[in-house]
Amino acid sequence: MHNGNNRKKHGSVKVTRRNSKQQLTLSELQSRFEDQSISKPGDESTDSSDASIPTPSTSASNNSSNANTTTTNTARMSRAQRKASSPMAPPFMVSAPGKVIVFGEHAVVHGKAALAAAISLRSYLLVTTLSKSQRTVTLNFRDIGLDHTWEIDSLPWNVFKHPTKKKMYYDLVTELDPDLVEAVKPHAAAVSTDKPDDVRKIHRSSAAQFLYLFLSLGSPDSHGAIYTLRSTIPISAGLGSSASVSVCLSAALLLQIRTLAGPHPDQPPEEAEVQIERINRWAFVGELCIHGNPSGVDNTVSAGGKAVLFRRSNYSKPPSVTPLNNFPELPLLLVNTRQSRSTAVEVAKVGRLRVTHPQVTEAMLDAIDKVTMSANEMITSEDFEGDNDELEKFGALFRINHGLLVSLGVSHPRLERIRELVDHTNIGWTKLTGAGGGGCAITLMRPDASPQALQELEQTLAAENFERFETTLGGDGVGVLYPAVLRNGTDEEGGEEIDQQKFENAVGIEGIERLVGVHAASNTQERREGWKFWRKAVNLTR
Ligand SMILES: Nc1ncnc2c1ncn2[C@@H]1O[C@H](COP(=O)(O)OP(=O)(O)OP(=O)(O)O)[C@@H](O)[C@H]1O
Ligand SMILES: C[C@@](O)(CCO)CC(=O)[O-]
Repeated sequence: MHNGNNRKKHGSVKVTRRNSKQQLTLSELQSRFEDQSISKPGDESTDSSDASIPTPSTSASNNSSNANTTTTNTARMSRAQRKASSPMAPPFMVSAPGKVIVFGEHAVVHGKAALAAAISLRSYLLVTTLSKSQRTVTLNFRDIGLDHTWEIDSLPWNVFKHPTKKKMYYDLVTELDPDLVEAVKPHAAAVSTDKPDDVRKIHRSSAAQFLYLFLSLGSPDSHGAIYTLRSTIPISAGLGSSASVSVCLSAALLLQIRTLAGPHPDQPPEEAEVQIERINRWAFVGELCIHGNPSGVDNTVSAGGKAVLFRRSNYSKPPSVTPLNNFPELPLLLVNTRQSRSTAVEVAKVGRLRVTHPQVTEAMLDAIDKVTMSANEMITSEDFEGDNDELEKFGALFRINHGLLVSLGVSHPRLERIRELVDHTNIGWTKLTGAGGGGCAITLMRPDASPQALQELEQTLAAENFERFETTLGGDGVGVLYPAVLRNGTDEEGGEEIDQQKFENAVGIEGIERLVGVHAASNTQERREGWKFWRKAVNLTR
């Protein structure tokens, strides 16, 4: 599955403690990062014209991402000359997980509860800031073949920074501004003009999402940068791929304008929570650009990690999010139909059903809410131990929730096929997860399921072109690797800089994970060398 070349040191840059290029030690860089809290009272602008910029690394300036539209403009030059040169920051990386919705998808869009958990599959965004003379931003979404460069000075800053439109980095934005959407449109339409319509449509919405966030959080003085994304989450499969991309973009842009503190290991959890909330708010805006009508559960789980009970009763207010710290380690089988679909389309189907059959639909959404709340009651009970009887009861909730989703019209024959195969072997209880219409199913496995039956099921699934995923539930949310250097050297040597080209070309989950420093540590958890995460307080009571 993986590209053996990624193992080779050949061509990679070794960062030593006194790298001639950076002239800063790793710990100096780290402490500068840790000092980057500018959440000071009275500091109310998303502008950060004095933000420090990363060094243009050799790999970045040579890279394929065609930063070839650089212009020189006198006004810009004089701005650059006026400013004392700020210390250079190196490339850095942010990462955010996908999720599974265990109960409550679709109902959650209509104010009901959902129970969801982060998974170990993640998106990774490498940010390489360019030198002052390179006045371009490049979006390189490698997995979907989108690679486009805009000139920063050609973007509609006048519309986004107009006093009646301008937003602060801490604002709660619950809907897109139609004027801002209009202003972004022609710039998003410029991408992938040579690609087929269906591909262009996806690229345009990714471009619109990026530009909306970049223009909201950046400023005309923002430094040029290349944003390169790779993900181990299957796209449009119900595992929150779009939310994890939104969280990465939001976190990267907020870090670049220096509005986030940490993350660092001894950061007070309350402070970490504020940073997560800030990232999550803008990630929701990114989701609005892709989905139209998201509940916010996906970006909330992706930003904060672990597992939560989520409900958004009033869209103009923040949702209620209850962390489930003792979420049980459920034996889950995660299977992808390989039938991709759009979340926006599936959500719209339920919206239409609500119009044509209001009472029936409301009753089904209420029933899903009751399923979710029953599941929540079970797993938060002091007495829950996950024994056979309890899992039997919990499993029945999977079955009921799936039945209701079928009735809402969001299943798919391929999902029904998985359920049929699992039911036939009697190894557990299955439901679709995420938006449905294809995508993934989760099966809660009976503890006494026969290993032989499971093996046979896996063979049948493979033969019918289903894909099985190994993942663990309840991991960390958004995290940062700053600088983008693997701590794989001795103290003297520092580590190995993550090479842009290798990152772009890494093959498969293994290839990407090896490159960003993920190591298998035990059956359930992996080690992420050098990565730091914002972590909320742990409430030890159930
Ligand atoms: N690896 C990726 N690279 C670039 N863009 C991505 C990537 N993964 C997801 N996206 C964006 O997210 C869109 C898919 O979002 P969609 O909501 O349909 O699926 P999902 O998030 O995987 O499913 P669900 O919302 O049910 O969890 C893609 O069309 C693309 O715009
Ligand atoms: C279908 C849905 O409930 C979950 C998608 O992962 C949509 C949403 O909550 O935004």
